[in-house]
Amino acid sequence: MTLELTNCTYGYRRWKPPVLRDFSYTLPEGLTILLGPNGAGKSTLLKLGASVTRPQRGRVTLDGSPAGTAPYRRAVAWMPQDITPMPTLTAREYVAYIGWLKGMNRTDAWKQARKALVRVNLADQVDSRTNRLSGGQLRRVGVAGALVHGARILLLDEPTAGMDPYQRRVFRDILRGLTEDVRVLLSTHDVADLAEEADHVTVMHGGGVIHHGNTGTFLRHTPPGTLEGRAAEAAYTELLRSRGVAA
Ligand SMILES: Nc1ncnc2c1ncn2[C@@H]1O[C@H](COP(=O)(O)OP(=O)(O)OP(=O)(O)O)[C@@H](O)[C@H]1O
Repeated sequence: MTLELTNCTYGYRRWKPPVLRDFSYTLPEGLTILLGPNGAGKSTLLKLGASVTRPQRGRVTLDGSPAGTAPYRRAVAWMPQDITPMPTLTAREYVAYIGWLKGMNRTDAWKQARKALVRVNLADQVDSRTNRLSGGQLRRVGVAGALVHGARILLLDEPTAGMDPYQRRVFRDILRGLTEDVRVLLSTHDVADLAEEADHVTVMHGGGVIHHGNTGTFLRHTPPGTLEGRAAEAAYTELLRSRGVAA
């Protein structure tokens, strides 16, 4: 399934220049990590792709069908940067609610919610109220929400922020366990953490894409003499430097 933004322009305030102007992007197969300094426009791209917000100009489509339709919403999952706990809901109720909003019937949503929570290693927290969970646990509930309705496209906004190293490993295993036909676009500031897993890397700055290619091409920006394990970070810093951007 191909998610495409074509000539999209989007601004939050009418009196300010748009964040994305005439922006086009096609999500490749596999896992793509989305990098860029604060304010580059990563979350805005993800929100447009998720059809949470609409471009003022341009088109967002999935295999040519416009964003916002029920099949589109069912096929595309979005995990926002800020997961707000709902004090009255348990983790399972929260995830089932997302499934229901995405068009699942109540029985399926309830069943799949448990399975999704088990996948993110929260089997022991399914009945915990969301306001009692730690920040990292809450983000895993958010990931479960993205997995619950069997989406083919996952748009994840900083899913590993606030996770401890063990949780991040669990998360990486989840990514590895996704079936081949699921495409993932994942924004992160943990450059080192995910680069090895990624098939592609997109780097944004100032509302535009300054690099897009497979992970090998990205890593070619690593300066000689870089310490082992630091290649991705060094490649990212070098790429920004070469484009005149202060990291
Ligand atoms: N709700 C909003 N209202 C007004 N301006 C916004 C809003 N959200 C984002 N912006 C502005 O849009 C621009 C792009 O923001 P965006 O959140 O897409 O960047 P980002 O790359 O995801 O940044 P970060 O890494 O800090 O999450 C920034 O200048 C930001 O201030």
